[in-house]
Amino acid sequence: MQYAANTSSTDIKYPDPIMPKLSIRDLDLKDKRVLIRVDFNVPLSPDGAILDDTRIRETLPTIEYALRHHAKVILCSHLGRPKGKPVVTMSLRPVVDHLRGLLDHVLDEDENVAFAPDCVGEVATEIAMNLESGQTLLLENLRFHAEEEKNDPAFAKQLANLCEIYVNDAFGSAHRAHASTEGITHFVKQSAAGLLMEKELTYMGKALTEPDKPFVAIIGGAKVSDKIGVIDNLLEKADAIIIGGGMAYTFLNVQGQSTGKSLVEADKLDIAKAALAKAKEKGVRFLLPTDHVLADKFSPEATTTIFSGDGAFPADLMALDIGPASIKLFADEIANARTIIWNGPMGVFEMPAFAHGTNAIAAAVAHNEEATTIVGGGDSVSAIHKSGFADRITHISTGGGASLEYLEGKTLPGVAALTDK
Ligand SMILES: Nc1ncnc2c1ncn2[C@@H]1O[C@H](COP(=O)(O)OP(=O)(O)O)[C@@H](O)[C@H]1O
Ligand SMILES: O=C(OP(=O)(O)O)[C@H](O)COP(=O)(O)O
Ligand SMILES: [Mg+2]
Repeated sequence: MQYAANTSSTDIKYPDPIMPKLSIRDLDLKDKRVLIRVDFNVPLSPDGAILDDTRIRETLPTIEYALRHHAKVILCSHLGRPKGKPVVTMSLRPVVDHLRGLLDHVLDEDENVAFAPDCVGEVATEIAMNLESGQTLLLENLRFHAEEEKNDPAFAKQLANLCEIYVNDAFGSAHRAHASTEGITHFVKQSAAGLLMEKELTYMGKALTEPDKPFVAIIGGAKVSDKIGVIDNLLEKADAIIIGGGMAYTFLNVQGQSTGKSLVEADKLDIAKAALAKAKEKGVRFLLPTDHVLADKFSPEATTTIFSGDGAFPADLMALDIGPASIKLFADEIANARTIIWNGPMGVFEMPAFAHGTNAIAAAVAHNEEATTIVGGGDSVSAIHKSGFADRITHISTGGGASLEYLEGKTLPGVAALTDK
């Protein structure tokens, strides 16, 4: 196996990491089986095509680093939320060819990336044990086993048995205490951070320790129950919080507005109510959409209407994007900010009929040239690329929920579990 001496991404000089954890750079990888937990949870189209490969590309420096240091590389990841059972549309198999293409400059012409159709068990073990130095194996979706999210020790041990060294490069999943991010570290001798993990933590840490003010957080997307709790903590730091996307309707419900068939987390109404009260008490501007693009179905062919005001939405319609008055309201706040963090699209941007709000907010963030701007999250990153404004964002992060929790000052379990230096 020959590697060119001057290939791109591993030559990137990352700043010294701010954390006292072992780095992949501290380890002797030669001839070792190195299991790298990556976050290849990439957005897929309904026919299985990769819509945005940022999360894969961002992991290349770590993979290439390991290959150049003659490791036997084993990659593992989750994709989507298959709830502990194999789901064909959530297989990582389509990622193999894509990854092979991205690694073209470091692999021999006839060299393939191997794939194990189950992340544990006989087949995975056999392929892993027969890897040669410089070869790469990708394991099937970890979440096809319920034990992964339960952080089951026996499952974590099975994963650990595949390797001699464990590296976590999955910043996007570092807020999860799962078998592949936390449990495994109890069964391996050395657990180290990958280069992407280091880069994300270093960047976020520096940018957000003492953010220039006004500090504006924009929260949207669909993982309402996961992320609504973060707002409580953000209210301690932010000067304004902008809520859009699927996150907005739980709040509008609390304010007494019926929102038809829009996404509402009925068991999170109390949290939303408390956040609204805290914002008022602290004088934090809390912006909710004032108008909406309503649809008769969750479909690109839906019939749409703009709805404004605080009256009840027609009961059979759902809000899938923010409307023009909300865009103006949000853009004015964004224009005054000096630090902006954005996680979660403003609407169902994957469908052109509902992408306008997200694109307009992307434009507003991009045009604030005086602000430090951070956009994070698998889908938000896809959206910012689609909008055409990605190159005007200060930092694009592979983590959504992870960056919000890191920003809150929470210890990320996937980082805490790594070996101290
Ligand atoms: N009003 C809405 N109703 C339903 N889903 C929405 C709405 N607005 C945005 N979404 C969806 O939110 C998803 C992204 O949410 P999330 O995973 O939390 O963001 P990220 O990946 O950036 O962290 C997108 O697939 C988008 O279609
Ligand atoms: O996509 C992810 O997070 P994000 O949607 O907050 O960016 C991560 O892969 C974590 O996935 P999870 O929220 O199903 O644990
Ligand atoms: Mg997402």
